[in-house]
Amino acid sequence: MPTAITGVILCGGQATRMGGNDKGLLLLQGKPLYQHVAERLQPQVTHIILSANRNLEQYRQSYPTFADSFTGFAGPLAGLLTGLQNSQTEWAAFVPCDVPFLPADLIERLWAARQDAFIAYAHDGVRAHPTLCLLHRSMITPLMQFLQQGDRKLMLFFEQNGAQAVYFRDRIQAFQNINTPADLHHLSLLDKI
Ligand SMILES: Nc1nc2c(ncn2[C@@H]2O[C@H](COP(=O)(O)OP(=O)(O)OP(=O)(O)O)[C@@H](O)[C@H]2O)c(=O)[nH]1
Repeated sequence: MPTAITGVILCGGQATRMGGNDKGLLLLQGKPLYQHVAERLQPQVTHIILSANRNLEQYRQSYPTFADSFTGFAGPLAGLLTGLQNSQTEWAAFVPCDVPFLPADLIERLWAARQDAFIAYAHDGVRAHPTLCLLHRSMITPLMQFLQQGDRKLMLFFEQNGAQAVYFRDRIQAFQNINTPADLHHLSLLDKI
């Protein structure tokens, strides 16, 4: 592992499937979703920052929070750019605010399996989870160019930049995410995975 990795929680989406409610602030078992994610991430990184586009003051009560530099809800890639631009370390690890049971060994395994790639992302054996990823600071310029061209597809950017998929076939349950009120209800009935 490098000596320092910034952990970035992506909280900046529009959450249309959740009726527009800010997903990171939704309560799961009485605690905001982003706090569940932060607790899982904290032991794996040097420090945590947040990327958000709404309710910035509320998020800032917990962690340094940055609005997207590329405006207009451009999607998760805009969050990756914001995170890298505000990271004080060469490498940053990204996770979405809606995966409360993310693997406790996520970053260690992404790092170990990344080989020479500047991007490594999680794959559960069935689906890719590109918002759970590790990126090197050298991706700032290509990311800006990609967004300026009007491109928004995360996997396209990753494929064009030699991203390494890292498999977590043993931890498929840990990638359950929350997109809808029904997902929130379902996960609220589970104990920690
Ligand atoms: N910083 C930032 N994060 C984003 C943006 N769009 C999505 N995200 C985050 O990326 C992760 C995956 O987002 P999605 O669930 O696909 O999109 P969403 O906008 O949150 O939700 P839907 O509108 O229902 O698709 C979540 O953690 C979002 O908060 C954005 O424009 N900026």
